[in-house]
Amino acid sequence: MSAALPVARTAGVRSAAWGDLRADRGAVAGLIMLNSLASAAGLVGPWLLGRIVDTVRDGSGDVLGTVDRLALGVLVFTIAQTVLTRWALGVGYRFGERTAARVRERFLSRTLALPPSVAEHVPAGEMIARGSTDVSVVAMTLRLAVPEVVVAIVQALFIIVAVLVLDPLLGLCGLACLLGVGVALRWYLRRARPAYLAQAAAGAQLADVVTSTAKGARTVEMLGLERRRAEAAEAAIADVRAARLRTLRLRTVLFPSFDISVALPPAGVLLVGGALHANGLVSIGVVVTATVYLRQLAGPLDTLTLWVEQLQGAAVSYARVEGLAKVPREESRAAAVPEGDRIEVRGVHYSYDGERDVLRGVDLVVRPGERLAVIGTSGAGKSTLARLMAGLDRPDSGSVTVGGASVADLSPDLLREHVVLVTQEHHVFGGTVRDNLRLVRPEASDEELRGVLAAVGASWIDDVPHGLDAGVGAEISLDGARAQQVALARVVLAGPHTVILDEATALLDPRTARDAERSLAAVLRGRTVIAIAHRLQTAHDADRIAVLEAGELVELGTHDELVGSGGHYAKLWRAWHTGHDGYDPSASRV
Ligand SMILES: Nc1ncnc2c1ncn2[C@@H]1O[C@H](COP(=O)(O)OP(=O)(O)OP(=O)(O)O)[C@@H](O)[C@H]1O
Repeated sequence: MSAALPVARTAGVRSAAWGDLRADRGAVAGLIMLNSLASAAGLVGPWLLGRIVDTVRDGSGDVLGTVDRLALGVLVFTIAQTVLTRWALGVGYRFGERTAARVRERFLSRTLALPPSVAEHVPAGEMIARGSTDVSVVAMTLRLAVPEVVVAIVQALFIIVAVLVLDPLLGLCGLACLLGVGVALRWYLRRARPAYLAQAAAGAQLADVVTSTAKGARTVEMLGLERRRAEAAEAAIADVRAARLRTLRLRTVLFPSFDISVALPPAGVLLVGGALHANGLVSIGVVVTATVYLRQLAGPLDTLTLWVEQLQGAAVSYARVEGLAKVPREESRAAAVPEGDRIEVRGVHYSYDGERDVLRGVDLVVRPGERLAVIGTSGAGKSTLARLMAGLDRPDSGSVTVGGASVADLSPDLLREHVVLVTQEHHVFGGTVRDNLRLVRPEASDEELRGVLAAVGASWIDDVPHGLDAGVGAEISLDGARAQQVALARVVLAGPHTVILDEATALLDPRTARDAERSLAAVLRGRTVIAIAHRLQTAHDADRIAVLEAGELVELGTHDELVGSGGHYAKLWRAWHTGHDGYDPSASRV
């Protein structure tokens, strides 16, 4: 089942943003202080201008000298405002860069900590979209928008307070004319969050369709699915287009309303100020100052309009990035501690899509030290059962325990000591051979590492120039067989009492498979082995055989017992002997 990742709610976004601000409080304080100084300096110019107008109008005393001094003051404070604003922006940009890095690191560590059961069911496009588009949008906003928006907000606040202090009546008149801005913004903000969320989800869906088509290109080609995949991509593109048009429509209403609204306050103040001056209630200088202040307000308000769209998109991206915090972490699974080696599967039901059970009431006890083969037709649920027994997924109902503790509740370290699933996927990570082995036991000595490599027949390590220090990729290539040996050496190093094999050697060519099986035999010695058997010989050689059919355990016993009982297994066995079964007859030992 593919499950969408959670998105943080508004409260979660607010608290994460608060955390980011607190983490860099020095810069935040500096940002606010410098902006306040810049804004205060910006207010002095218009006030001096008003004084110039009043001085000229009075016409008494040294008019020219006073106007020169006042004009010099305008120049000095304008320069001071420019310098302080630039300085504040610099502090803001650095704050933005640091915070963006913090958001990126947080996203990465949360992604790495996703439980396998979640990570494997998340659509690839969703992870790609969050890790690339969303993180970039947040980083870009923090870097560019946040500093400018902070500057704009502080400037706007200073201007509003200054107009009110200058003349409360004119100030109130100016603010009343600003109501239009508030109405336009409110209209926009109410609709923006769902619209931008839908836009981000449509983008992720498109990325998912494209990625899965590219990943499964061979299958698409083999089954002639090109047209269907192209149609799916076109449908996803149409959804993206519709979602983008919706947000574009919102902007086409917001921007003109905003432009008209910011032009109203200076006009209103000029009209009302003119009437008040005519009645001798305010000086002409005060009217000029108030008008210039409100005209200045257009600057910060323009900046806010320009960025409000970016901020909306970024808030949604931030909510998607922070949504990862809502996925339960691996650490929360650390409660259970097994007492013993016995694996018990009791009344297990499991469904991928929440509708169809692919395992239906499976009961099975694996005795310590035994070799159990699980067989069944394709789709019977063998791999699903293997994943549940390895603790990678949790049953919907029933239980899977090792030594009495729920396997899915073991911490990753504890789980590795008890049960390990070996499949045909052998991940090799960047770094050295040593790094790759120590993933399961960081404190393992070089002697131990050489010992486990020798145990799986990886003698090539002695011929590699830097041995355990060889860099994977750069100095040594770990191809299929070597990658598998490294993976198996990791299993030996982890030292689990139970190994579950699911197609561990199925995709290797016959010669490599023979070597791999020799390595595997060394790994399995002395352990409980549960093998998803794709070859009947594997089942024959096991201590017991479990037969799954359509998600149910229909038979359990030794080879002889099952052949004697004349059931499913007996039919398969006879069919194989006459050469008509669906199993691959090439032998593999469990
Ligand atoms: N990730 C998944 N999402 C949805 N359905 C799945 C997923 N993995 C398996 N299934 C379905 O669950 C059922 C059991 O699959 P499972 O892989 O466990 O069977 P299997 O017996 O191992 O088959 P095979 O031998 O072909 O690997 C099948 O119908 C399969 O299509």
